[in-house]
Amino acid sequence: MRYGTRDVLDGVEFEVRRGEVVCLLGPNGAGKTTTIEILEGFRARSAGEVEVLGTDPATGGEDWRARTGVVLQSWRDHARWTARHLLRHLGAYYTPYSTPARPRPYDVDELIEMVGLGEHADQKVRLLSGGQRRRLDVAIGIVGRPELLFLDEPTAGFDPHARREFHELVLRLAGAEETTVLLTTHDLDEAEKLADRILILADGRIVADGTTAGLAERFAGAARVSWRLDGERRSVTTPDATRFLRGLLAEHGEAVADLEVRRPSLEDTYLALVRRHEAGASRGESAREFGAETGGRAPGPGRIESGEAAR
Ligand SMILES: Nc1ncnc2c1ncn2[C@@H]1O[C@H](COP(=O)(O)OP(=O)(O)OP(=O)(O)O)[C@@H](O)[C@H]1O
Repeated sequence: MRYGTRDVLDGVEFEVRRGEVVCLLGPNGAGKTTTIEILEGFRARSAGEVEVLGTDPATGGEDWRARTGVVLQSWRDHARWTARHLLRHLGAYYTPYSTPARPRPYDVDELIEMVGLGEHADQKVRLLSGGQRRRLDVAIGIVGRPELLFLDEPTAGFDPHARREFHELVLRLAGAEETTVLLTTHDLDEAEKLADRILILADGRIVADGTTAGLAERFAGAARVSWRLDGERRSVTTPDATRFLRGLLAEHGEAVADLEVRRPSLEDTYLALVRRHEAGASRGESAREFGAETGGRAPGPGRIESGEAAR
């Protein structure tokens, strides 16, 4: 993807399966929003091939759009409407696209409860707090019961309680509703909680693609084991914690106390990877040399499978 004379995405290839929650991570300016906007059909790409629910987003019609839901980084509109009126109004757009398997739109009362807007549903949108407004954004994104939901930093401004509720909502959408979710976030705990798969974008390239555990094993490596023995705190870093523990307990048995095994978190993995990428970039190496499972360079941002193709 080129803005003017500058390539900001180059060699981005990935696929997303139906019902998967995929999290796109990367430093500021890496190209996450650009990628998502191309997939949403909101931004014309300068090159490459993209397929979303079986259609090229650049040419997707209203029926295609009705199958997707979008939560952008910020909405600043509809200030004089109440949340309930707005959802009812926007929901009506989806009625012609209702199917027995996917009744559209959501019942507005049910939706308001789902996103935790109950008490505020009859307030004017301009009077909502930042977090309440974000809940409304999420409700707008899912009112048409999308098969595929794009979430661009959805929990920015959420308090911890709202964040937890939102995570439960995403897992419910992905589980019971088989909604495919592609989200960007800078909150690595959030990514760890939600994502079936993580994609890490750096300098416009996918530098890692895998599960949290898979990436940790490949990029962050060892686990840290700590314990207390004869009143003294000890710790080691080991690539095989199970084997180490067997040996430790065989040797010291019940004398071992306060045992803890800490696997690398997604934050450890992410930082290790971005550091390696930056070190490599300064030596002029490409992202592929870090072993990202990206399946070779391709000219486009990706493909999101339709229900049919996903089976
Ligand atoms: N409309 C535009 N015109 C020119 N350059 C742009 C435009 N939009 C984004 N860029 C540039 O493209 C690069 C990728 O931006 P993008 O917003 O996709 O990154 P991001 O990963 O979403 O960043 P953040 O985490 O800060 O939201 C940045 O260097 C940005 O300056």
